Amino acid sequence: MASTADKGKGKESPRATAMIVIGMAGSGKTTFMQRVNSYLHSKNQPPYVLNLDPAVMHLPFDANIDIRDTVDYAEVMKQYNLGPNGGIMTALNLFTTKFDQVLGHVENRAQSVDYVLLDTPGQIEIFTWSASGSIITDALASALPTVVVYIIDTPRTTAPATFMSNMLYACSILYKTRLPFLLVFNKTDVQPHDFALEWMRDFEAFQEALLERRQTHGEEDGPAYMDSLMNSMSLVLDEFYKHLRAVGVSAMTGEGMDELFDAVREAREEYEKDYKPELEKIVAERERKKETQKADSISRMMRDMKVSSDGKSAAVPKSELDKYLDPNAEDEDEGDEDEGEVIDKSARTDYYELPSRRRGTGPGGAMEGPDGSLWPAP
Ligand SMILES: Nc1nc2c(ncn2[C@@H]2O[C@H](COP(=O)(O)OP(=O)(O)OP(=O)(O)O)[C@@H](O)[C@H]2O)c(=O)[nH]1
Repeated sequence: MASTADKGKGKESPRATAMIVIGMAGSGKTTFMQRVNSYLHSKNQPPYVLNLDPAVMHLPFDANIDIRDTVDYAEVMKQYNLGPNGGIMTALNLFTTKFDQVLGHVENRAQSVDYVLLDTPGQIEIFTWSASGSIITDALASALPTVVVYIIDTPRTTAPATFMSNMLYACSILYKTRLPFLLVFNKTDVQPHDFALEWMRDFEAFQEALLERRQTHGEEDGPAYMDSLMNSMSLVLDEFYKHLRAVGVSAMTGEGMDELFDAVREAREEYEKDYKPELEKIVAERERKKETQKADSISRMMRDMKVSSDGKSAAVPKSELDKYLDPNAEDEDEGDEDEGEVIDKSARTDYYELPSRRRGTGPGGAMEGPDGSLWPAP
């Protein structure tokens, strides 16, 4: 028989890949979602779309599940006397309490679509640093291959200091979610992203750019002492860049979409190779702990049962008890309809009638019932 820890091991992932789209306000997240959606439609691969931004006024694409249909953001702000950010956070928290239903819908579709897209609130930290954001991400990632897609506004990232802040933010999300991560340099129609790729490949190129920027822009990007910090950070981030995939796209023109989906496919492979086994280990560990706890409570129960009302040992052989406690144990009584079931002991009148423990047959005579009274009543 397969042990509980083996359950689910090697289970094939569903066909769909989930893409959680995250990005700073104005990075072009909504335009990107719209572009990806129309690109996939043009490839006859319509995605399953979820909108998790309760405050969005206009969604230029159809969402299969929309947080706004479940939670009224304006009403939440009014009822709880909250500002816009508090309102979004509370709306997301309320929605998270229903996420098992959402996941049910997603799982139902996960074999018939190739992609599940998740649009997140523009106030990025509400999703990335809230408990509900983690719950949603973890739940999704345990149900299907999941990739985090981080959108960057390329024209606004050309200053080394801004680039560094963006990368540090991306790094923090990567380490928080531990999911395959994809950097998407958006708006390449305005600013190609080669400079960013070069800085990621070669930290000396970044340090030179930093020096040059200081000479041309003085203290515009911050005080000079920041440079040595950024120089050191570029060395630290060098390791982080090795774990990243980066692509350039223009959500506006559609340029770079093929490369984007190549990278998503690679990220899915990474999920299968690195993330899924890790996830299975966590699930197995949880199961193992449950087993240990069960074994622990059984042994505690056995210890309790050993002492009868007059304090003497009832001396029930463990093998005798195991027969009744392990639902998988062979049952000599073929007509037992409770086999394999969890027994509600309080509902069974025959539970204490173990052969050697019938009243008067064990060394202790009568024995204790579940409520501490003697059973059967003397
Ligand atoms: N040139 C160019 N502009 C873009 C591109 N993608 C988005 N934009 C523009 O960038 C601005 C912000 O785009 P949105 O899609 O609203 O960005 P967002 O991240 O959803 O912004 P919030 O709704 O504030 O979270 C808009 O004016 C878009 O037209 C692009 O690839 N190229």
